[in-house]
Amino acid sequence: MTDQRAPRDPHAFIAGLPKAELHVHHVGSASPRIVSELAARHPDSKVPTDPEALADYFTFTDFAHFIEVYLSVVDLIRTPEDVRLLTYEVARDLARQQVRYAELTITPFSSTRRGIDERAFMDAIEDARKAAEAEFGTVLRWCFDIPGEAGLESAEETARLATDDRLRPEGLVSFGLGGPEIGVPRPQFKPYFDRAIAAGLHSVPHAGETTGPETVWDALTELRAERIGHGTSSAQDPKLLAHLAEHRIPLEVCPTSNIATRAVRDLDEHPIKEFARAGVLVTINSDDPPMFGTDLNDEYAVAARLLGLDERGIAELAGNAVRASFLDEAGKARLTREIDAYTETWLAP
Ligand SMILES: O=C(O)c1cccc(C(=O)CC[C@H]2O[C@@H](n3cnc4c(=O)[nH]cnc43)[C@H](O)[C@@H]2O)c1
Ligand SMILES: [Zn+2]
Repeated sequence: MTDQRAPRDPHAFIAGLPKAELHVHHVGSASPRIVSELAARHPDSKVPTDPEALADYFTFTDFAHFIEVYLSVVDLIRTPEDVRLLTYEVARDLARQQVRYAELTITPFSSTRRGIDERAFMDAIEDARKAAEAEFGTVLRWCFDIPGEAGLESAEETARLATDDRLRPEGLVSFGLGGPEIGVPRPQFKPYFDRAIAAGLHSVPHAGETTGPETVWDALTELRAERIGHGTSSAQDPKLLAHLAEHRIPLEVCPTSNIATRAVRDLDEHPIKEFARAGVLVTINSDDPPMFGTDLNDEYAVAARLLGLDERGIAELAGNAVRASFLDEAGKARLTREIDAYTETWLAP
């Protein structure tokens, strides 16, 4: 995947490339327009309504500061209609970037504990999912994540919402774990992941974003992770890299996020090259795009630069996301054909 001749400007190719997004947060995808609109509706909030002030507000000193700001935006989502609007608008933004399939990480606990009725919450996301697929052609699926720092109460609530047949939404495919890692050991969440896995959900915890490779090992052995959110510190452990490569455990790499939260000092120090060199299946993702001043297309351009990829290499990255997704086999084949056809047409003389 490395050492190819990079196209001079890959942006135009990337902009039209059909893509899958596997690591993007629901509230973290609220565009400045949506955030401003919600902030204006709820003037008691400290979130600025002016998009320029918002850019300053979305400048983070460290990961803890990022979570503090993130939760102030969560506080703006107060009604099922807010939830529906946000979900639908996120799908519109994804469709504009030619994202055909996205697994959106949602934290239902943060909404239900703030008083949104659980049935109404599920109906709102499902209604938006169906409308987005019909109107934009983008297929959405859900990952429900535990906000780890909120404790085992949040794990219990998330597992209940994800596994109760009367509540569990049709679009739910996976179970995750987010929030800070420091002081939040992964093994304590094993019983909740066991329940989710027994109910047919895939395991996709964040790990190794702000802590060392031992957290990634815990995610693999205790939480039976099938993909790793970030996994940045895996690069510090050659045995772990070999394990990820051998067992085809993909990493959901989000380069700009890692800079914005100060998990990595500089893009040129990002370990994505080590991942690719070790044969790990790398997928490119945007995490919380408006908060980090990026989008999925920009993340592909960053990855192309760091890995020195030409158009075929970039298309291979897009193919990795399809392979690592929880789409069914027919859906994977269809999207892979679309990526290949687009690339061949682009490169045709
Ligand atoms: O909702 C609450 O009341 C609450 C109470 C205590 C702690 C929390 C959280 O820690 C929520 C974290 C929130 O952050 C989301 N997120 C977005 N991007 C990332 C990321 O790059 N790494 C980890 N977490 C991230 C996550 O999905 C949670 O919703 C909440
Ligand atoms: Zn994330």
